[in-house]
Amino acid sequence: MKDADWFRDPCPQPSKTHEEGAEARQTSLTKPPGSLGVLERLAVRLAGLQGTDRPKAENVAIVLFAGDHGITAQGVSPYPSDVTVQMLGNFIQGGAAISVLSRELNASLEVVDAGSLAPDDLPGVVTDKPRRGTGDFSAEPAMTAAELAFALAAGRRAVERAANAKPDVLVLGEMGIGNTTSAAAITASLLDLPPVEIVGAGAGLDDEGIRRKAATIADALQLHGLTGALADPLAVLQAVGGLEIAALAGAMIAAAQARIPVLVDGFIVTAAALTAARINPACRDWLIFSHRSFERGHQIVLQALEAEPLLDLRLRLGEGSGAAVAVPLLRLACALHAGMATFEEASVSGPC
Ligand SMILES: O=C(O)c1ccc[n+]([C@@H]2O[C@H](COP(=O)([O-])O)[C@@H](O)[C@H]2O)c1
Ligand SMILES: Cc1cc2nc[nH]c2cc1C
Repeated sequence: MKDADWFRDPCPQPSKTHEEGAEARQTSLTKPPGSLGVLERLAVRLAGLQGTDRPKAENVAIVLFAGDHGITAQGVSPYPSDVTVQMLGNFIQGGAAISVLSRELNASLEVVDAGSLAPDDLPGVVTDKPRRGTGDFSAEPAMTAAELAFALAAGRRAVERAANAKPDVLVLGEMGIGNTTSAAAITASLLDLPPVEIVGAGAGLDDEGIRRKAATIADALQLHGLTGALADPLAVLQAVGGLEIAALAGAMIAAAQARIPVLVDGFIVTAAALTAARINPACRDWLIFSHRSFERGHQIVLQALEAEPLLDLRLRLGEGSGAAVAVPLLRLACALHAGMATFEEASVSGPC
């Protein structure tokens, strides 16, 4: 198959020329240099990513990938898997947090069923899945190599659809009961850390539940031979990943290849980002990390990616909600960059 390795194709670099132009403009604006802190850095980064002197974050596409997880049979989540499919209905009916945020932001919202237990004909949802739910990775691989390839490509297909509207930024989110267990297993394996250092409460496990969750992951990593040596990211995804997590990784690589900046959400999306960056390191440049989630392992994954998130609001919802909440910051950074007067225009003196 000609395109089987599409995710290894190069990702372009951000435009140095536009970054330098934006940097020079920031220095000329009526403020002490650097005084708008991270907002300045954001405008400069977006200028480089969008290849323009006037970066924007007006046209926002939100894509949310859903998947179910066989590992829930081990009691790793306080909620039943049914909630994933029920929430798909809520996204479409407009009652979920991300539905509200997408309306407030005038953003498009596409919900992709990348592997939930739902039937194939859910109205309002794009069904693009190789199977319903993953295998229970405490006993078997989460998915086959062919299913992994399908899920990665489902991420790319979603980016191709989103790209038609030429979005300024792409917000990526997820929904999947059990997916913090999968994300923690991926992270522990790729970073070669004991699962207890990563595992958190997810949707609300108590301390005893968290201990069992960590032990379940530690046993599974042994079973699949994923401890110790530098793990192959595709092998890790196949053994302990999720279909929505694989789709997210594919979407991030495809977005980078298509020069679309991505706003990364919380713990699960960041675990997908770590995987994507291990598969194709150049995609990292295209990822903007929106927030630090309250989920225990998130800071560790962010550190591994050398990422400084924009916000820390103790969010732990998922659905792309943290990334959506960061969009107004991007908009304000761009408005300041475009709209402030220069020292010369405003006849304001520079430093003595
Ligand atoms: O985004 C996060 O950081 C985050 C942290 C904890 C939980 N979640 C959400 O909660 C669900 C997974 O929780 P769990 O306990 O079932 O693994 C899934 O639908 C995620 O979107 C999301
Ligand atoms: C109700 C509910 C909504 C969610 N949205 C994302 N993850 C979630 C988990 C639960 C349990």
